[in-house]
Amino acid sequence: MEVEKMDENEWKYHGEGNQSLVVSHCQRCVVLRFLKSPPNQNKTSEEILHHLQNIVDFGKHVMKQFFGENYVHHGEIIQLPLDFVRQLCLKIQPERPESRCDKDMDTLSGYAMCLPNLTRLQTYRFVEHRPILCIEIKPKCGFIPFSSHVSQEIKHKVCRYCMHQHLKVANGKWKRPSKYCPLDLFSGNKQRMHFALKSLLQEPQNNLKIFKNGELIYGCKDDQDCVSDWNELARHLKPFFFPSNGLVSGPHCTRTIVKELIHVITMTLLSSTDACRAGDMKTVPISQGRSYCEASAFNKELVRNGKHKLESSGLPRGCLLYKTLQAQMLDMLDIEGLHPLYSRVEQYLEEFPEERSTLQIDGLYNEAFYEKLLDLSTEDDGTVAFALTKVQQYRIAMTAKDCSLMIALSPCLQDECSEQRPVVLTSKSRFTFSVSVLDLDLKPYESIPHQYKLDSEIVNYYLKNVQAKDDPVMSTLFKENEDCTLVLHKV
Ligand SMILES: O=P(O)(O)O[C@@H]1[C@@H](OP(=O)(O)O)[C@H](OP(=O)(O)O)[C@H](O)[C@H](OP(=O)(O)O)[C@H]1OP(=O)(O)O
Ligand SMILES: Nc1ncnc2c1ncn2[C@@H]1O[C@H](COP(=O)(O)OP(=O)(O)OP(=O)(O)O)[C@@H](O)[C@H]1O
Repeated sequence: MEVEKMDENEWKYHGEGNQSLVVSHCQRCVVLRFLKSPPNQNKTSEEILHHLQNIVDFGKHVMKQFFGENYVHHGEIIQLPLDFVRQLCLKIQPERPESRCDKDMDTLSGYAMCLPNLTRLQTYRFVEHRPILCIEIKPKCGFIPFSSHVSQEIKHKVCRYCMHQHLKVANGKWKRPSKYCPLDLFSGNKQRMHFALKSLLQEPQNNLKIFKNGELIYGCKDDQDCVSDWNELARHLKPFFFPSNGLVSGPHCTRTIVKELIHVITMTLLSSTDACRAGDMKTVPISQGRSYCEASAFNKELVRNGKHKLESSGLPRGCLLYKTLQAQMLDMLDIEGLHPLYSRVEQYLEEFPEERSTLQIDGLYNEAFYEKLLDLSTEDDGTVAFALTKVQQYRIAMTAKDCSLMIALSPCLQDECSEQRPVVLTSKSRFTFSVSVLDLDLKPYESIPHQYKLDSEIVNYYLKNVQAKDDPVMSTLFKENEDCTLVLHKV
């Protein structure tokens, strides 16, 4: 990219999260990713550069090992003319959702990350401008904690996502709870996966987005502005799934197209298209812990129908969901077991602050950092080294619990499909596809106390407001606890 000739008119607003803002090039398949920060808390250019360097190094040296070379696009740092960045920021400001405007895009350093545009990534090398469909899923945590440090029994039964939904609705983040449960998606069982994906399509929240030729056609632009019109979605998807237009319109057509879409997503998520170094490293047997969540609507439906055995077919070892889950499961102790170890590291750092860089708390995220993560022992020998390893593994797990999976699909004819490219078939069409993972920025060390607090807020809210209502005994117990006025009688 010729940075001297950058023109803001060639770029447009693409999307943003809590930490970064993304713009895409109008013609080429690249995006620029800028860091964001709260107003008046601007970092120096050196700090931004260091942060971005850490993100790139972490992707390159650590996450590629966990996920595989082809799934991770670590990108590169680019230095842009400040004038271009300022003009770009002004240009895109009206496009930004209000709920994200509590932070500003960094316009002072001139540094950004340059990445392939995964919503337009051509899966078929020889033909350009082929229509392309991209599905982005933020699956969240796909397992129930198995750690003995967990203090509340409910955490062994109901997954964090399902519990958190209630708090989010109560806080006004979302209007309605979603029926999506990550344990269904990560089950490897096609029926459960279909249910999970259908639930995501019904209530996408910030867990599902669909792009057509790089444009968002389905999902939430803003917390309050969610597009979930299946007829409109089907209209967009019809040329992909029924290219010869052989399907009549109407609700039946919509349902058929959505079913085909769900089928394609399931097949691509279960496909194994890449090997990785950590492939042999089995963090935790998936059989450990419960493989279903009691709050899952799918599970409740089964119980209602008198069936009590929920199928979990297991994930194929090479697929992206499996790799994501393995990385998530580096959280072996749960935040409750991790927090005291964090305090141990903190205490050590208070005594020896100069050790912070040797301990690689804020980088360098190199090969040595990765090697230290491979020690999976949970036997605490009381050392700072043990505590630090668990803290770093927990940070990786948190990162994997918050990443997004991108599935890019482009239609191909039978004789066009090359053997090197994976293909997925539907009833009337075929697609070459690629899967990748994004937002692999390592979660900061400093966020651990917040995680600890949030965990107890989520669980306490659920116990008090949801489980207590389902369970009359619990309900009475909570009522008694709430009304515990002590009345003193004269004796
Ligand atoms: O804590 P969670 O599970 O609510 O996850 C946060 C996400 O909320 P979600 O529940 O997915 O809507 C949250 O997503 P939104 O900003 O709500 O879209 C962020 O991804 C946040 O990451 P960071 O701390 O900004 O790096 C995420 O925080 P981390 O916990 O990953 O740090
Ligand atoms: N390489 C890419 N290609 C296409 N789209 C991208 C790319 N990187 C990010 N995006 C889009 O921009 C959005 C925001 O990016 P990202 O998830 O990295 O932000 P974030 O602020 O780090 O997120 P979070 O809120 O989870 O911390 C993504 O949800 C995705 O839709």
